[in-house]
Amino acid sequence: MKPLPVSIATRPRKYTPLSAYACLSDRNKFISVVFSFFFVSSSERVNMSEPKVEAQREPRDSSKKKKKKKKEKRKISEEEEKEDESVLMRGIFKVGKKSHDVLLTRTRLTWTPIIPESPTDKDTNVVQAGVVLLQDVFAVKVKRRRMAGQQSGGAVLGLALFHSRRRGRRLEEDTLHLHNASAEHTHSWYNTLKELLTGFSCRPRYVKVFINPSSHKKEAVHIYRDHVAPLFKMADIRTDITVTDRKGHALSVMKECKLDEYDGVVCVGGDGSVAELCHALVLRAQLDANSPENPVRAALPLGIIPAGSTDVVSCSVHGVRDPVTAALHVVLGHLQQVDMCSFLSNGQLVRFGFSAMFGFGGRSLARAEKKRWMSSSRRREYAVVKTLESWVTNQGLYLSISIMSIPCLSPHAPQGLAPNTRYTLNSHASLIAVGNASRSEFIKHLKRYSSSSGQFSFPFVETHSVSAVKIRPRSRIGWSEEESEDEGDSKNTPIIQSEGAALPWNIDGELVEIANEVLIRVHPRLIALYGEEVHEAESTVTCSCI
Ligand SMILES: Nc1ncnc2c1ncn2[C@@H]1O[C@H](COP(=O)(O)OP(=O)(O)OP(=O)(O)O)[C@@H](O)[C@H]1O
Repeated sequence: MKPLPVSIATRPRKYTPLSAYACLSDRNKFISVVFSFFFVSSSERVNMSEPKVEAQREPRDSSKKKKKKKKEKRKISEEEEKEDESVLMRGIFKVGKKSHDVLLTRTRLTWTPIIPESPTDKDTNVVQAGVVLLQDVFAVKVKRRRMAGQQSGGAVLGLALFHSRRRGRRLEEDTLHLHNASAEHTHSWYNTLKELLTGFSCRPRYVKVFINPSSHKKEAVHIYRDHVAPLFKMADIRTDITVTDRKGHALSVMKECKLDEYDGVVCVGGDGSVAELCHALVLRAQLDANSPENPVRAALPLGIIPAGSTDVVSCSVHGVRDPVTAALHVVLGHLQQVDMCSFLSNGQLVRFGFSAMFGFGGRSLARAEKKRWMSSSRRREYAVVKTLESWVTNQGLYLSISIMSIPCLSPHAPQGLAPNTRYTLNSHASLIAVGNASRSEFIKHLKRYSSSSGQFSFPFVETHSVSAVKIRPRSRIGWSEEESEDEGDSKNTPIIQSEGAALPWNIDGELVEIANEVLIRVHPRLIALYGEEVHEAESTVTCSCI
C-alpha cells in the first residue's frame, strides 16, 4: 500500500489526520502545549510511587525503630506460617485404589501412599503423593451411594473436593475423591473443610448476574448456562440474573438495585457490556457517596465472563478468553484492583472507562457501527481497511491517539495495546500518539501488535505514562462520517467541518460522539475485577485484513 502524497488544499476529502491539541497533567495541574504533549516523566513516576527523598531525611533513630518493627513483623508472620502449617486433621482415605495417609492444615491437604499396603502387593502402579492448596478448592461434598432416582440419604462413601488446576493461563475444574465409608470420620473432615473454606472472605456468596443475549454470536446465555452456572451452583453461590433487553438496561438496573445484598456483579457479554457495567458500578458509588466532583471506588467487584468478539478486559485480567477460567476466578475470589479513567467534556462526565481511542480507533469504530448487519469479525476488518484507505501522511498531525489504563490484551494483541501499562500502576495510563507517518509505516506499526514487540519502535510513535490527558481537535478540516464508501461522492461532502461537530471516540469498544475537548483523568484502583495480573494473553486469532 502506497501512501497518498496529497495535501489539504488539493484533496481535502482524502485528508483525515487529526490536528490535536493535547495537554497532560501531573495530577490536576495542566500545562498546555500546542501540538505537543507534556508527559509524566519516568523520573517523576518513580518519585510518585517511591518517596525515596523523604526516606533519606529521616533521623537514624527512626530507621533503627523501623528495622526493629520489621524484625518483629517478620517474627509474627513466621509464627503465623507455622500455625498455618500445623496439622489440623490426619486420617486414612483411599485415593484411587490405594490407602493414603491424608493430612490437613489451614492451607493445604496432602496425601501420601501407605506402603506396603500388603506384603503380597506387587502392583507398582500406585497413586503418587499429592497436594491440593485450599486456596484452589471451591467446594467439598459428601459422596454417597444412591440408587437411580434416589434424591437423599444413601451410604457414605467419602468426600469429593472440587478444585481448580492451572494449565498455562487457563484454570480448569478438577476433583479429588477421598474414599472412607465411615460416616463419622467423613463428616468431621467435611465440617472442618467447610469451615476452612468459609474463611476465604473474598469469595462471593450472592452475585448479581447480567447476561447480554445479543453479544457477538448470541451465545451468552448458553455460555452462562453450560460453563458458569454449574460452577456457581457447586460453590453454593446464589445468583440474581438479569438478561438485558437493550443498551443501557444494565446501567438502569444498577442505578436502582439494592447493592448491599450482593457480594459481586458478574457480566456475561462483550466489551460493550463490560464497559457499561464498570461505568455503572463507579457511577453508582459516586451517586451513593453524593460526590459529584470526585469518583468513588466501586462498592462491588465485577466478574467478566467473555462472550464477545474481542474481550479486551477479560483477556487483560485472565490472559485467556475462557468462560471457565473467568468463572473460577470469581468462585475463588481472585481480585485485582484496577485503575479507571473518567472522560469529561465541558466539565460534564461522559463516562468512566479503561481505554479510549481518538482518530483511527474512533473512526474505524464509527464505520463498523454502520455495518452492524455484518458478522463482528468481518465488520472489524472492513472498518480497519476502509479507514486506512481514507487517510494520508501529514506532518505535525496525529493519526491516532490512544489512552489506556489497562494493558488491553486480546487474542489479536496478546501483549496488549499498551504492554507497559499495569493495572495497579497508581494513577498512570499509557498514552500512545501516532504522528506523521506514511500509510505503509502505520500498517507496519499496527501489524506489530499481533506479533510480539517493536510496535513502538517507530520515530512517529510516542508512548508516555500519563495521569491525565486533554484532547481538543483543532482543525476543522477533516473527514465527514457522511462520506460515501464510493469515492465519486467526494464533491458533495463539505471540506470544512462545522464548528462543534461531534467526532467519534472509541471508549472501551463503544462508539461515543463528542463535539468538544475531552479531559481524561486516571483514577487509581477505582474498581476491583475478578482475575489476576497477566502479562501475555493466549493468541488464537490472526487478523487477515492488513
Ligand atoms: N438485548 C440487547 N439488545 C441489544 N443490545 C444490547 C442488549 N443488551 C445489551 N446490549 C448492548 O449491546 C452493546 C454491545 O454489547 P457487547 O459488547 O456485549 O456485544 P458485542 O458488541 O457483540 O461484543 P464485542 O464488543 O466484543 O464485539 C452494549 O452496549 C450493551 O449495552
